[in-house]
Amino acid sequence: MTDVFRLLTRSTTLKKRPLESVISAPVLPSTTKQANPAPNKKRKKSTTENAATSTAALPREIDFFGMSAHAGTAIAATNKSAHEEPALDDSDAESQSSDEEDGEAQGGAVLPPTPEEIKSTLRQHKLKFTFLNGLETPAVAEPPKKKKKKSSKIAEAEKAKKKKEKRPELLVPPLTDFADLRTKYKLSKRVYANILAQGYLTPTEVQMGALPVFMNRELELEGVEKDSPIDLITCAPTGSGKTLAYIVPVLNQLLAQKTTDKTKGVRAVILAPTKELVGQIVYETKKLAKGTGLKVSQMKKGSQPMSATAAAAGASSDSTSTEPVIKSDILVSTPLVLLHALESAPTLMTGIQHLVLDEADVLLDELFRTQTLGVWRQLRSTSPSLRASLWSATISSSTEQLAITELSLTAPPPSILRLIVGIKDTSLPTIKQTLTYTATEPGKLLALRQLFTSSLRPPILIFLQNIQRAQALYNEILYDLPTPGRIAVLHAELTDAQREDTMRRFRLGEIWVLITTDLLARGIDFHGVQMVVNYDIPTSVAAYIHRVGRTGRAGRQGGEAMTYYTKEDIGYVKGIATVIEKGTGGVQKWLLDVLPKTGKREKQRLKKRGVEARKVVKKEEDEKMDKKNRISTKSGWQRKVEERKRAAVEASKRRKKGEEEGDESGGEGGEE
Ligand SMILES: Nc1ncnc2c1ncn2[C@@H]1O[C@H](COP(=O)(O)OP(=O)(O)OP(=O)(O)O)[C@@H](O)[C@H]1O
Repeated sequence: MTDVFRLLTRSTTLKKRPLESVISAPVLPSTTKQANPAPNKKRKKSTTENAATSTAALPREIDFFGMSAHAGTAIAATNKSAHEEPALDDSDAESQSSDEEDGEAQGGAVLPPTPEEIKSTLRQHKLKFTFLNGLETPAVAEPPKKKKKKSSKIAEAEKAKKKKEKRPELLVPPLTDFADLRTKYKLSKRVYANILAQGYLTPTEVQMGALPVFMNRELELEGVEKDSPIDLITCAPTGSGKTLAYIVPVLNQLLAQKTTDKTKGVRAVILAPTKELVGQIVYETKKLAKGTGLKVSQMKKGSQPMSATAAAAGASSDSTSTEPVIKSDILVSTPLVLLHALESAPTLMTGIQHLVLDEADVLLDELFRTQTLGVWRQLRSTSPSLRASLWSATISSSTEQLAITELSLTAPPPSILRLIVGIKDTSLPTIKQTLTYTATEPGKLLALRQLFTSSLRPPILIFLQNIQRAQALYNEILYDLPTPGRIAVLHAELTDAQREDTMRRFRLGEIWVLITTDLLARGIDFHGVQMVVNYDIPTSVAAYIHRVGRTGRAGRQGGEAMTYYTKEDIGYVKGIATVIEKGTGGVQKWLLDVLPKTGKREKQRLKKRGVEARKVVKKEEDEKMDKKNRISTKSGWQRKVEERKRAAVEASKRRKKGEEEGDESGGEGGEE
């Protein structure tokens, strides 16, 4: 059982067994769903039901971590414990040249795949590349319709032909075997060994598509100008392994450059929206960079990064400043803290070569846009050839447009490729998703308590609209499980140490139910999450996709996502219902028919402010707050009695304090 619990951690060392017996290739989305449809053919709606694998070996009630269901996906099995920081030994850093020799030795004369073969592999794995250059100019308005109508069939055929001419299907040979990274792309031996040490046997689909482009940015492709560097916008499902897809090429390119101790400094920057995600990326990068000599750091408030170029030019941080200087090769940061550092000492971050935007759509969304663009533009001002890449499971067309515009400003202008894995903006088909109408706020509590007593399958993540509600739900259900301490809350108002501790305990399996806000909705990779409960409906379809994507990661089967909604939410549910129907099916047709469409304005308002009935209330407003939307089972009478008691205790404390102060002032010979 210990192993079962330990498997929850991102990385756990189990007893050593032969690698092949422990690890099996991840279940790739293409193995559970149909392959990409041929171009011009309408994508068919999936009819595949959730393959909620039977848990044959363990009785369901004790199979908390669904091990019987995904024993085959023992990806975590060879990893190390989450709290064990990998000991980086820089001493065994190897020279790139010996790596290259090794790569050549391994490589044999293999015939390159034919275009048909490439096409078929791309379709099989649902990979679609599109060339985006030229889209940075605003779209030309549609010409007025001609009076004389062409036959609609001819017009449609012409339209399709034009479209096809404009954006040809790009045939990028996918990487079907990690070994090709060594033989074809000269990946460092050390990094390659580190990939295998994670227990990864086959590249996931996003890795198949992105690695060849990213490892060889001068790839010769039809339609792409020769010698033009390639920048990539990637949209791939949650938990599909995007992190490795961007880290490995960055590591490889940094390793290919010679640096001395004097010129050591930041050469690549990775931006992510939350501290939790930043910490996770640092941890993942350290594992992949182990033994290479490359260093990675998390940008902290009050520290000052220094780039390799600045170090080589002999720049020194302000001698009067006591801020620690970061000279790591890769810096991972949230945008604001880095922007502040850049503004305070712009000369220390010159000549950065790589910028990665993880969760790019949120980084370029209203909340973070100014900060992200601030960092991006500042870095580009000293390094016009800065290569950037954007990654997320959801990318809206407006975000893509903004990204294209920014990418085009690099010199020389890059060829911009978009890679879409699977069907864009859908949730994973391997997650069983349900919508539950609870009518009222107390109905949600009832539903949750019923879930706890009937089909609890920890670890569970519960999402709420804001901190206040997350805390309120925590206070309400704190004692709902027989074993104390199994429920916790995590939000941005807690201290960094509290946040880190809760994350660690959840990963270790000490916490079973974690109540949170959208803080943990993106990027966070808890291996064994079995259930996601949207206690409050997500405020956008993208938020829904990311929240439910905390389960079913790396091809794991058996994940469940439940979304509760009340009568206040009815106007906002259609988008989510459609996503569920597209992904796994199971939403009744009548429901889809009766749910009203959410207008554009409504969507924007919802995204900005959430459901009005659940907005954050100030303490003094609390009493006036609509009682229906409070998370509590206490009656109004109980509440009043408690309130009076609290007021009496506070008044008595105040009185006592007043008396003591009076005594003190009297003792000091005060006049009154
Ligand atoms: N080739 C591989 N084979 C098996 N597992 C893999 C492979 N690559 C990555 N993983 C595992 O897949 C999980 C998800 O990876 P990652 O966090 O990079 O996903 P992601 O695509 O960034 O997800 P999100 O969109 O939610 O941020 C991780 O636990 C990682 O260890």
